[in-house]
Amino acid sequence: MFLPAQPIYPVAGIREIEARVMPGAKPSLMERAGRAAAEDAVRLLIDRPGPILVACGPGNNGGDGFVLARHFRQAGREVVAAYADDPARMPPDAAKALADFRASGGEPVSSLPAAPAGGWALVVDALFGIGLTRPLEGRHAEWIGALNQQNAPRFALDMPSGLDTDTGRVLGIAFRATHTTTFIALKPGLLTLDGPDHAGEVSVQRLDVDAAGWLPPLGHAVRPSLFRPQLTPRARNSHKGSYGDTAILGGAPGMCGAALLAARAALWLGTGRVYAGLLDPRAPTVDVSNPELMLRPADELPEQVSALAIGPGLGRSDAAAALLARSVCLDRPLVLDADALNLLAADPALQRVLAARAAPTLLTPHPAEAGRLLASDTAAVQADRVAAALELSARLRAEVVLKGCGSVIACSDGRWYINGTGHPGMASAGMGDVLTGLLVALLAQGWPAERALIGAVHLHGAAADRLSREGIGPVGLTASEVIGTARGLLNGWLLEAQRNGG
Ligand SMILES: NC(=O)C1=CN([C@@H]2O[C@H](COP(=O)(O)OP(=O)(O)OC[C@H]3O[C@@H](n4cnc5c(N)ncnc54)[C@H](OP(=O)(O)O)[C@@H]3O)[C@@H](O)[C@H]2O)[C@@H](O)CC1
Ligand SMILES: [K+]
Repeated sequence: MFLPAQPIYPVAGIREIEARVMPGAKPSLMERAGRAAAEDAVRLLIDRPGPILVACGPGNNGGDGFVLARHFRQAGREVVAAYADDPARMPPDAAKALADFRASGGEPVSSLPAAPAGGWALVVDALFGIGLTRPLEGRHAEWIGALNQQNAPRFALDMPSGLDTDTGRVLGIAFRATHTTTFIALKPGLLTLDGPDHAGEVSVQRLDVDAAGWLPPLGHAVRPSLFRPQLTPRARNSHKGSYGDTAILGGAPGMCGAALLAARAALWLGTGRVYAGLLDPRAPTVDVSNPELMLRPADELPEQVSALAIGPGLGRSDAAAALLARSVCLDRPLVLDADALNLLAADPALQRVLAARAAPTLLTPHPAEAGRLLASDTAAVQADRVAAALELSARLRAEVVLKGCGSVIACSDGRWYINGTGHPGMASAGMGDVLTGLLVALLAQGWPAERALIGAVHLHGAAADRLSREGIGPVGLTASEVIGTARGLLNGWLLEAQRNGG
């Protein structure tokens, strides 16, 4: 159950690893890649008779396609390989793969054929992999447009063509795969921004390459094993003080719900005592559905809490700014969300104070908030989400989650993670407030900052995923509903950890 987190490498890392494979090693990496992809593809071909279409491009990705095509030919399948680039410019391994395909009796066609009467059994994209350097246009773009129209499983080799390997941006147009087999290791572009919509189900074929042994990865795909050390049973001899006090600060007029959602999430995730400090002078003094919460005016909170979160429904008033300035000076783990991030973006002096804090700081921006903090904009952040999160983390000496499809977690020591749980049903009001509450709950219970951030982000998405499997979402999923399911999942992981050795 607690599988190790998978490494992620950008193109430069993959190239470095590739360069360490012994020259002349047999079988070649391309042979291994084409064969491994063919093995994955067999699963997609169960009960699907008919020909396989393999679209091959100008580089080594195309070579992988010819190896796969050859394997299927040799297995007796009808294969149509389409290839219209200049063979004289093919890299040597790919040229050999083409020659071997021909030697097996195959001959590529130079235009993309129309689908046969019964449709293709499988459509394989071997046009471009990690060597894509610019937006696709002309014939390549037309081919991808046509491949995307095919009513068959669509299988990408290494990367869906047109998807930028490092960022997940679509360069012009991109293949929409139902399945992707990627080689050696995961790449960021498969996991964030437009990656998940284009890669479909991703399988990693390591090709007998010990990537992490050769190049220790800075990036990982999130798995519960990353926070497994925190999944320890509670001591029987404990009391509510053992599980921390937390305060959520926010709740400006008209925005109390945001602070209450965060506070409820903190309570339901096991914090000993939860205070909500509300700026609205007419805020309720009790949350009738969660009377365990202690609601106070924002400036009347105990300062000696175990962890603090500021931002849900905070607004940008002078009172909000003063509250933020005070919170930043407290020597406690501190989560900044929503308008706390916007106020911080507008205050360079406060940024300097924040960066000098001794206690951990955790930031939970969405791309627009991250853009403001970096004095750039949403588009610049989305153009390279990993780089933006890392820059923010380094500048403010904070652990950062850049929210969105494939949330990126960046740590101040340069390591980063991409989370794979969650779905578009989470694009709804209050979802971020709940994440803040889950996060501050884990901090209050003593989780170190990095694990708390990874754990909260993963849990948040996993709870939404579970609800959506039960028909609660994606459409109409509410933030409140995520809270109870997150509690159930965390308790499930705790039990699982105990069953697997305490
Ligand atoms: N790394 C490994 O360990 C392994 C790698 N393997 C495989 O090799 C793949 C990488 O191969 P690769 O380097 O040849 O790059 P690839 O993606 O085929 O494309 C390069 C070609 O595309 C061209 N080109 C680029 N952009 C373009 C555009 N927009 N429009 C038009 N053309 C464009 C570019 O031309 P140029 O930029 O020079 O004009 C060049 O000709 C990798 O993804 C994996 O599948 C496996 O075999 C084994 C393990
Ligand atoms: K491809």
